[in-house]
Amino acid sequence: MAKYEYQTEIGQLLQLMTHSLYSHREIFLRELISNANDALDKFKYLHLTDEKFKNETWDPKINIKIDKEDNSLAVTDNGIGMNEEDLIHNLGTIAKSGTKAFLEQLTGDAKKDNNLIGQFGVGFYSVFMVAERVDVITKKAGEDQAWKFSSDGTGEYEITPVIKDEHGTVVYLKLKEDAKEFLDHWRVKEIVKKYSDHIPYPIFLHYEEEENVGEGDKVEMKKVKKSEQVNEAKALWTLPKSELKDEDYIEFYSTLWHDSEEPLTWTHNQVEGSLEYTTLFYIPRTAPADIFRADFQPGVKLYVKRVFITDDEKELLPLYLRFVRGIIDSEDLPLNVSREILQENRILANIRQASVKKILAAIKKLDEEKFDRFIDQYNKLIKEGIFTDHLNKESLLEIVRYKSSKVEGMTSLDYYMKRAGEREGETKKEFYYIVGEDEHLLRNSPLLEAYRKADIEVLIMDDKEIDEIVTPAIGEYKGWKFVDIATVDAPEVEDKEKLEQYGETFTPLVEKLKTILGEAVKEVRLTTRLSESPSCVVPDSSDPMAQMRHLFRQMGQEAPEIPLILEINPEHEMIKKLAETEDERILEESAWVLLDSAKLAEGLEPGDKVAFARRVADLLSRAL
Ligand SMILES: Nc1ncnc2c1ncn2[C@@H]1O[C@H](COP(=O)(O)OP(=O)(O)OP(=O)(O)O)[C@@H](O)[C@H]1O
Repeated sequence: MAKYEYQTEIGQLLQLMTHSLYSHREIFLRELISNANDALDKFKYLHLTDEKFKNETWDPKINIKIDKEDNSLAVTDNGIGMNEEDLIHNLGTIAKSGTKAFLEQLTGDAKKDNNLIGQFGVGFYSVFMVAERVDVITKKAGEDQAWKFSSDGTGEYEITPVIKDEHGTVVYLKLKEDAKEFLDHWRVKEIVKKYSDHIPYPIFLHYEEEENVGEGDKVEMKKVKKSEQVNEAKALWTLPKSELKDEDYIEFYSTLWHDSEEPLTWTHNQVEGSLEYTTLFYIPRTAPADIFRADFQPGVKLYVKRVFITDDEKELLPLYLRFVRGIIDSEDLPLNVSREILQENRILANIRQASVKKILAAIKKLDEEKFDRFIDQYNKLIKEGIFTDHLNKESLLEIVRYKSSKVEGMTSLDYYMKRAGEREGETKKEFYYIVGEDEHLLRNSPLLEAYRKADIEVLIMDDKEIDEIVTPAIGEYKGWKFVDIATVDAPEVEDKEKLEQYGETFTPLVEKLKTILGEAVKEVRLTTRLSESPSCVVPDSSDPMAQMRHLFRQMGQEAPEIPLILEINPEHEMIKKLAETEDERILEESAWVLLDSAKLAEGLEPGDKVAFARRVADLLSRAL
């Protein structure tokens, strides 16, 4: 016998499992059945492709045995099984990104963490919600030695060599005092039906029931052994759509992807013709927690003629759709398809292309509440798609949503166009946008003032990291161009005549500011685009580096600083007074304050923060 310690993080997880109250602890059975299903899938593949196993008579099934006297429940499969190393790796350490992400989100607040358990489904460890001890007796297909893994859910577990005839796994649970409901065969049957009716293997329930046996005077109560198959055992995706109800789809989803929330939507397609395949895709209500981790777990399972091939291929769908859960079952691929073949396979490429179209169509069909939820969870990924999936760019641009200076919440590009079209006068076919990190700063940016004045809508893009790269790369949507308002003059609102008039009075001030600020600015000029602010800074769009910045970002490099142009508002009190002042000191301090406060309003850092604060204090005390 060998004793092992659980990886520290698992200790934390077990602690949570054993000591909190669970509203949905029945999911432990769903998790065990799901694991048994996967183990059967894996062996089925070997049985069909590997000479060693081809001749074995194999009758795949899952057995659930209730033993009231022993206070135990056992879930058995004759699948692939595990050896000692697998046990340590699979049950003693955390390898899965999903579980890692789960642990990262734990708060220590029992109530919140409980909800998380429901959302994630933490696999095997969920047994400790109902069991005081767990034995996993298992033998790997093709090996001679069987093993027993035992744990009471505290810091340690044991692994012992044992004897077992058939390959596969028995998970034996000694139930806790308060978990006796799972000895009731009605209850167990109900749970299996609820979650696992449509997994492709038969699930048998074995239990004892007291029955009247005999006749007349000799009738007596006796315990009778009963066995019955409790699920349909037909792979859901192979059934005709007309036979399936919403509940069937939801039940199947919750077992295979361990999600207690109902999916937002699904799309089931049975394709016949030159290529034959079935796809079933789900969009989870909540984005999988590992979605932005490099080691995310893909959510699509590939089958060939109902035989499971892999659930570890990240590119069955384009990467930006990595939140989609589902099944692709092809009639045309060979069973022994290797990873390399998968990646270059023409059949799969065709399926993939058609699948993306189906998924995007399903998204567009969501009702308002669900669509809002979709955007809340996945807008970023849709933007990723706009950048990477040129074939479907138009469709993705229909889906993507942005904040806007004109409307509450989010807007589609189509609505932006509609509103712009309704405005008086001629409208250029342009989407104006402003990019930055902070919505509040963006909404109050001096750059927006001119557009507000001219009643032009500006999209507020506060997902800087991604918007800054993706938006300039879009090019056009339905003939409309994207224009970053920080890189253009605001021609519609720049009043040339007025500017000329102001020129006479303010040119000396502009010259003085230039001299004071020197290298810190590329230029100082007058503008009529502002209304409330005295100044703003804009990048010099004629500078070739300004164009290059996006490229730098796309390559993941820090973009070089581009010189800024300081624009001043001749209609603002401060500028008017500065044009008249003779006081060199005030002029000097004001020049820097105009530049630094304009930078702040754009979310940039002033050159010298201490000096900035001192200058502001100095100017204020003179004004008092
Ligand atoms: N009945 C079983 N037969 C063979 N291997 C199993 C069995 N149960 C569990 N395992 C192994 O243990 C691993 C961990 O199981 P666990 O339920 O914790 O997570 P999972 O099923 O991989 O992930 P998830 O629950 O997120 O789908 C499985 O991936 C599998 O390799």
